[in-house]
Amino acid sequence: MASRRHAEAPCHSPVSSAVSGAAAAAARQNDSYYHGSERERELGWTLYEGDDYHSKESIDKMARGEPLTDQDRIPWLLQLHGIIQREITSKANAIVLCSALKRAYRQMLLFGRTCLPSSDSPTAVDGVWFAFLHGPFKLIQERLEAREGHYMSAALLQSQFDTLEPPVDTENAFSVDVQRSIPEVASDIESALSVRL
Ligand SMILES: Nc1ncnc2c1ncn2[C@@H]1O[C@H](COP(=O)(O)OP(=O)(O)OP(=O)(O)O)[C@@H](O)[C@H]1O
Ligand SMILES: O=C(O)[C@H](O)[C@@H](O)[C@H](O)[C@H](O)CO
Repeated sequence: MASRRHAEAPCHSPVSSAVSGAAAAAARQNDSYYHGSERERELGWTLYEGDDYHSKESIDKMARGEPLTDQDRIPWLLQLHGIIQREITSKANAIVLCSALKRAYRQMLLFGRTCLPSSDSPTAVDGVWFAFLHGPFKLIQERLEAREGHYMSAALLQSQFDTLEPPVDTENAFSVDVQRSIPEVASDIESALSVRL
C-alpha cells in the first residue's frame, strides 16, 4: 500500500496495497509482486507484509469468512503506522503491503491516532505513496479462488469491494491495473515511483 522516498509502500492494496483497487485488488496482489521476490532483493527495500501483523482473533475471523470491522483494524493499522514512521525516521526505503480500504485507514497509516480527518487536515506525507492496485471483481475472485494456503476466504472479497474508498491524487496515490502480468504490474509500480521519488 504505501510507498515513500525514504521509507515507503504500495495497497492494498489496496493498497493498498501495497496496495488492491478494488482495494481488495490492491491488497490482494501486492505480495505476488514483491514478497521474497527477485525484485525485493534487487531493490533492497524492506518489505512488510501487513498480514503478519493481524491478531490471531482477526485471522480466525477472516478464516471463518467474517469481514473485519473498523475496531478490528485500528490496532493493526496503528502497528503499520509505527513501521512507516520508523522507516521515515531512518530514511530507509520500504514497502508496506496492506489493504488500506478506506480513506480513514490511510490517514491512520500516515498519522496514527492523531488522524482527525477534517477539511483542512493534511492528506499526504511527503515521500509516502499509495499504489492503488485495481482490477475487475471477477478476475480477482478467480485468482483468490485458485490461491492455496491462505487463510482469507474468497467469499470476503465482496465486503472488501463494498468497503473500498478508492484513493484520490491528493493522498499521494497512483493507480495500477492488475489485469496485466505480475512482472508488468511490478514494473508499473516501479515506473510510477521512479518519477515521483
Ligand atoms: N497480475 C497477476 N496475474 C496473475 N495472477 C496474479 C496476479 N497478481 C496476483 N496474482 C495471483 O492472485 C493471487 C492473490 O494474489 P496475492 O496473494 O498477491 O494477493 P494479496 O494482495 O497478497 O492478497 P491478501 O491481501 O489476501 O494476502 C495469488 O495466487 C497470486 O499469485
Ligand atoms: O482489512 C482487512 O480486511 C484485511 O487486512 C484483509 O484485507 C486481509 O489482511 C488480507 O487481504 C488477507 O489476505
